[in-house]
Amino acid sequence: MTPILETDSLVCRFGGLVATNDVSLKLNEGARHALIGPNGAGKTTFINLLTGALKPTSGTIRLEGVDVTREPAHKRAARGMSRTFQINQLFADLTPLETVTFAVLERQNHGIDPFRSVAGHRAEIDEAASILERFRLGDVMDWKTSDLPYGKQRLLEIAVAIAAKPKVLLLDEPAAGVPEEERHEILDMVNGLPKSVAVLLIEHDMDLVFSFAERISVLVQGALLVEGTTEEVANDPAVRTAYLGEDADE
Ligand SMILES: Nc1ncnc2c1ncn2[C@@H]1O[C@H](COP(=O)(O)OP(=O)(O)OP(=O)(O)O)[C@@H](O)[C@H]1O
Repeated sequence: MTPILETDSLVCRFGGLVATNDVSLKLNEGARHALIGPNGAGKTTFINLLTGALKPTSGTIRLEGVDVTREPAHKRAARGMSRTFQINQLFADLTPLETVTFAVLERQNHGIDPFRSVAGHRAEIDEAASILERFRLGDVMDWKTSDLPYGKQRLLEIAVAIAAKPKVLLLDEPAAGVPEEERHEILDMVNGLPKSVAVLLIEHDMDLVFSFAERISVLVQGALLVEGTTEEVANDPAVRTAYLGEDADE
């Protein structure tokens, strides 16, 4: 089976620092894969290389077998690579319904202008509303986004990414900064993401990692230390020393 996403010997240097060191990783269709590692291990850099936000020093990235290493971010997004992003100031003034409707329109290649109303796009508004219902945001879909509790803002980020109907979804710490009592909602949503989407999750919360992932890759100082099933990784002595040990000390 061709992996949906694959990197081959990916390297990213920032001056003398090797932030990504020869990383070869495969994601199969519908994968539930977590990327873990200590602070500064290079997890976000790796995601930025995948999306095209950063250019690698060397190595290859293939999406559905196609070499996208030199493609700009928007082309990779159009091919089905999606990531969550922080709600910016512009979206903060919109409602969740408007925001997700824009995401649906963007997927359909409609030019979007956030200063114009989405009214008139009935089918897209209905689709956005049903996505928001699925993410338990139906009752707040007409609120101003900046008035939502932070946990719901983070759920909205995932809903926006899903509106693009991605083949690959990259989640960079989806529950970070969310108060304990709201975290379980995010956890439920991450666990309930459609099986048609391969998910690569970066996460420090081991409860979330182990409840979600089928496979785990452990990154340490830019390089892959271990890759395996949750059980293999949990029992690996090198992982316990390099990562879980550190986690326990925090
Ligand atoms: N644009 C940049 N220029 C220079 N160095 C960078 C840049 N981006 C990241 N780094 C460095 O690369 C290394 C990896 O950083 P990265 O943010 O990818 O790690 P991370 O595993 O995501 O960390 P965390 O878990 O703390 O978010 C760090 O040493 C960081 O300081």
